[in-house]
Amino acid sequence: MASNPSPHVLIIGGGIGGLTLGQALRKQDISFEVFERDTEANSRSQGWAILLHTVLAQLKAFLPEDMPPIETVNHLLPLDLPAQIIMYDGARPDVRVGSESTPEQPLLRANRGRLRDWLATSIPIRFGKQAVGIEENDGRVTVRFKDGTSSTGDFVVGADGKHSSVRKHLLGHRDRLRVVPIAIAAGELTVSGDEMIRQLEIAHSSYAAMAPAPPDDPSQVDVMLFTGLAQPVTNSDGKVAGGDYYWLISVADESIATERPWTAAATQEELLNWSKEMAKPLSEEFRRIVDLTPAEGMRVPPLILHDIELSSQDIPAGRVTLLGDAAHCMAPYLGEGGVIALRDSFDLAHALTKISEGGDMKHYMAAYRDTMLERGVAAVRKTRNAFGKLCSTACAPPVAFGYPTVELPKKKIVL
Ligand SMILES: Cc1cc2nc3c(=O)[nH]c(=O)nc-3n(C[C@H](O)[C@H](O)[C@H](O)COP(=O)(O)OP(=O)(O)OC[C@H]3O[C@@H](n4cnc5c(N)ncnc54)[C@H](O)[C@@H]3O)c2cc1C
Repeated sequence: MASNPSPHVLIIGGGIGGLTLGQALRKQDISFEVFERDTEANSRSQGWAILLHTVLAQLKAFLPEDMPPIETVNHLLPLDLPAQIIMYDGARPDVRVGSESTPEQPLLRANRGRLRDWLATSIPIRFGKQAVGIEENDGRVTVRFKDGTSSTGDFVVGADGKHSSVRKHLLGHRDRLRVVPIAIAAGELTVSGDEMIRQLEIAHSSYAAMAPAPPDDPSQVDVMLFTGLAQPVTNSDGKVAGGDYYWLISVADESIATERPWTAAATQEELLNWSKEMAKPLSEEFRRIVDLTPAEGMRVPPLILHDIELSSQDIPAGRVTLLGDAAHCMAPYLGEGGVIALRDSFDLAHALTKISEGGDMKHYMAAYRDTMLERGVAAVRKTRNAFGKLCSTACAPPVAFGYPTVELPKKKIVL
């Protein structure tokens, strides 16, 4: 194959997918820039924690050898506990089913801020660059930014999340983002001492407690309370004294799919009261995290979930493409969106490497797009049914987060 002149790749969005692509291109010596709309690395919270499963070996293989060990992003550090994700029937705190990290089936729950810093190793992110327009001319692509500047390259990758400006360029006025009809409230709090031990004994990393609506009572709805440790809190001796926790309560609610959902207008007080009311079918062991949360700990406005299904007609096999949430955002109930964004990045880095070695551009960009969409659309469809299904199978889904679930007896924790 004749070698193409090394392409320059413009990556729009410095989130999980965009930065992973950047690292994979850095390893292949392919020129790229990452443009991020945030004004600086810490201009907003990166969220709490994210579970990475079934992708860790590939992550190590695709990323450059000079990266610090990925274990440094582990949200449990400095606690020496394996990642553990548990699902409960909300009325049965005694039955623990889920997954625990083992050498054969590794799970890494990453603190999101640390993960972004890790993925940004040796990548000079261009902050304050919000893409607002794209033009394609003579085999080159120019991205215009809100600050009036522009950049030109050979490829543009929309890794700019669920409200992607690059997707809007590809779809024009036909954007098909869909609101997921589930009402959510989220709370944050720091717990310490015995409460931290109690929470860790329920699950080291995160747990979901489900209360399915009784089939004979149409006034009731499915409820799921998800609780996670963002990171332990240490005292001046470096000893773990507590933890930053977060929780999300999800309730099936068709009214959310309106232009102005009620949760967007609710006060912190109202969201907390609603959460306490919705958590009532759950055992006290699960409800207490909600009861302990102060009104100031409620996130406003709360999350609105979206999903989208694209087809190969939406993304020409050319110089502008998408990855991650920009192409296939979905609700978080199967914990797949981030893992799939990583897989997209590996596949796109492979396609761009082949093109830089002289491979046919249309062939490799079409192959990437088709694989990425097939995987993404399947996950979006599976996730659509996941909330109701998880609630109705309560604590016993046979597979969760990539691995078969098992019963994991409760163990005593000493801090
Ligand atoms: C509550 C919750 C829990 C989740 N838990 C998990 C989990 O456990 N496991 C899992 O695999 N997935 C999980 N996900 C999904 C996961 O967070 C996403 O799928 C993942 O972040 C997608 O990565 P991305 O890089 O495509 O997009 P993002 O992470 O959204 O990054 C997009 C980046 O683009 C930037 N940007 C946006 N617009 C522009 C623009 N116009 N110009 C320049 N930059 C722009 C944004 O600021 C952002 O930095 C969860 C999601 C939620 C909401």
